[in-house]
Amino acid sequence: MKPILETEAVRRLEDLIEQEGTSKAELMELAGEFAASIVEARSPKRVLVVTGFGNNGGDGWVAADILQHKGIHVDLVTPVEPDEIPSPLARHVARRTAGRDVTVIVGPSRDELVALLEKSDVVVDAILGTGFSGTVRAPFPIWIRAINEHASDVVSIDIPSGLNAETGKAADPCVSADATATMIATKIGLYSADGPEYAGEVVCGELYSGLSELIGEVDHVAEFIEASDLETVLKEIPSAVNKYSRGSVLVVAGSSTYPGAAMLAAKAAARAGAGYVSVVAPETCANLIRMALPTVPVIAAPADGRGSFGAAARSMIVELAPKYSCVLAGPGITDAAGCMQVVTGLLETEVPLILDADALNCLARMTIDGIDSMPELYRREAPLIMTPHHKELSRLAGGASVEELASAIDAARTIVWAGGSSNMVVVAKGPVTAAVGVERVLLPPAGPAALATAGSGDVLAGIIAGIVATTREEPESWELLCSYAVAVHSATGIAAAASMGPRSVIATDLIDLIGPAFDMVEAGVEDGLDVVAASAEEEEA
Ligand SMILES: NC(=O)C1=CN([C@@H]2O[C@H](COP(=O)(O)OP(=O)(O)OC[C@H]3O[C@@H](n4cnc5c(N)ncnc54)[C@H](OP(=O)(O)O)[C@@H]3O)[C@@H](O)[C@H]2O)[C@@H](O)CC1
Ligand SMILES: Nc1ncnc2c1ncn2[C@@H]1O[C@H](COP(=O)(O)OP(=O)(O)O)[C@@H](O)[C@H]1O
Ligand SMILES: [K+]
Repeated sequence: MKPILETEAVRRLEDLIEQEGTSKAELMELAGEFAASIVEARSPKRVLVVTGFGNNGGDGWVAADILQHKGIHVDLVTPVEPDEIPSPLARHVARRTAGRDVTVIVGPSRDELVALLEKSDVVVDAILGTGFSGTVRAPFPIWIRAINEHASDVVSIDIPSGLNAETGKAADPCVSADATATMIATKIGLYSADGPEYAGEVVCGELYSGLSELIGEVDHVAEFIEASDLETVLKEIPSAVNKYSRGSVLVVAGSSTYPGAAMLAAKAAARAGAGYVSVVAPETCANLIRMALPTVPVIAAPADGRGSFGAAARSMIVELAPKYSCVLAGPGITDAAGCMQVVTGLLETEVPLILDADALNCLARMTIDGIDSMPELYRREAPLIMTPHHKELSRLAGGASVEELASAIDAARTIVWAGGSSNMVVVAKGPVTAAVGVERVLLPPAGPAALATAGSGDVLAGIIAGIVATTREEPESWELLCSYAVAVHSATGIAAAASMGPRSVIATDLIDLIGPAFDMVEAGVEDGLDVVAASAEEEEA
């Protein structure tokens, strides 16, 4: 796992490194060296380094010097003469570099800058780093716009200039990088909000060899999961199982308005490994679901006048629940009064529970005065997984603003901390999804935007249920188990985009790719596409 830090934690880490004997000046040399290595790997003949006033610029000055030494022609643009740079560390390296072979251009006009940008194979963006906040001040807006319009290949140092390292929100303008060479640890802003769009490929230079010993001493906002972390999460299904003991799921889903959600979730749970999946749905839509899913028994529950669960559904569902390895409730149920009854009833059971979609909206309505107003929720000890998207999460967190990954993590944390149980996970869904538990926050590999399609969340809920059902023993970490499911869902998106085209994916495509997606996760999500391509070739042959 790779830790992701907030700026404050990075600063603290730099202090700790300094206490261990590596000064900030040395760190700047190492940062410049790392940035130079990333640029050199792109084989440029001519490089332009664009620097600002602070230490981010200092990294750029060091990189410029190293690249010039390697025989690459380097031009460097600075807003002021080296002697006038306010940051002492940056001023020192700028004076040194200016005395050597790098061509230094002080405060160029826009046209001069454009001419330099057009001559260069790689542009290094060292204007603003983690010290940036607010709106971009002169002269940098003109510089950044020129870079975005005229540079062919941009490597940003630490963070694209104009991107907020904490929130991932891009200022107007913000450098749009092809790659970001980030220092010491990845910053949350690179994964949140606009971050992924502006940062390009993110590579992290640890700079300090003893980092692994120190990193535990600062708070991690999250940890990025690598393929190897997922290797041992799932056990093989033993041969001596029957369809029930292999793992069973009760899907509490559907309404006359949304019968499809039940179908998607149930089929996904079965494809994700459950041996036996049943659906319990309002009687008004049960037949429809039955016809669509021949392998799934559909139990009809009492309905209200609008085709949602009625008041009498609660006792029936609560009685059924303990017969299954886990229960998934919510897809398409609506937030009618009968559904709220069903959700509170299920919270009182001991069965592992996954609450999705409208089950979460029911919860939000019941916990409007905060999670403490719902004792069933915070007293519950059995496993509880909630899978809200940002809007649902905002409602659950009492209207807190949830717009991007960073605020989603904050909101999800308030919920799991109020609950306090290590069995509780909030899977905060978004372009990057976070599995948030009491102790840690995991970021599984994200899927493509093709996943942003109606019903995609129902498929994820089904995958989680299928995986929970087939995990017979208490998992070592519920966050990691959920992360596995998210990784599989992401892989279905990659595979579906490859076969249907990224614009054309619909949620039903994802379900039939769950099997190959498990293989992709096992093989490492990064090279997963090869696995799918290989199996497609086999089929053709
Ligand atoms: N510390 C270390 O050990 C290491 C640090 N490292 C590197 O240092 C970077 C952090 O450096 P930093 O803290 O100097 O901040 P940085 O991003 O250069 O910006 C500050 C300058 O920008 C200015 N500025 C601010 N807002 C602005 C705005 N809206 N519009 C315009 N200007 C604005 C601000 O001006 P001021 O607000 O002071 O007037 C100040 O002059 C970090 O990202 C990494 O690359 C690595 O070398 C590893 C070791
Ligand atoms: N831009 C995106 N990139 C990658 N994944 C995304 C993106 N937008 C949404 N997703 C994923 O798609 C799924 C959408 O879920 P949700 O909004 O609940 O859909 P629905 O309610 O229609 O089933 C989530 O798993 C989410 O993480
Ligand atoms: K930068």
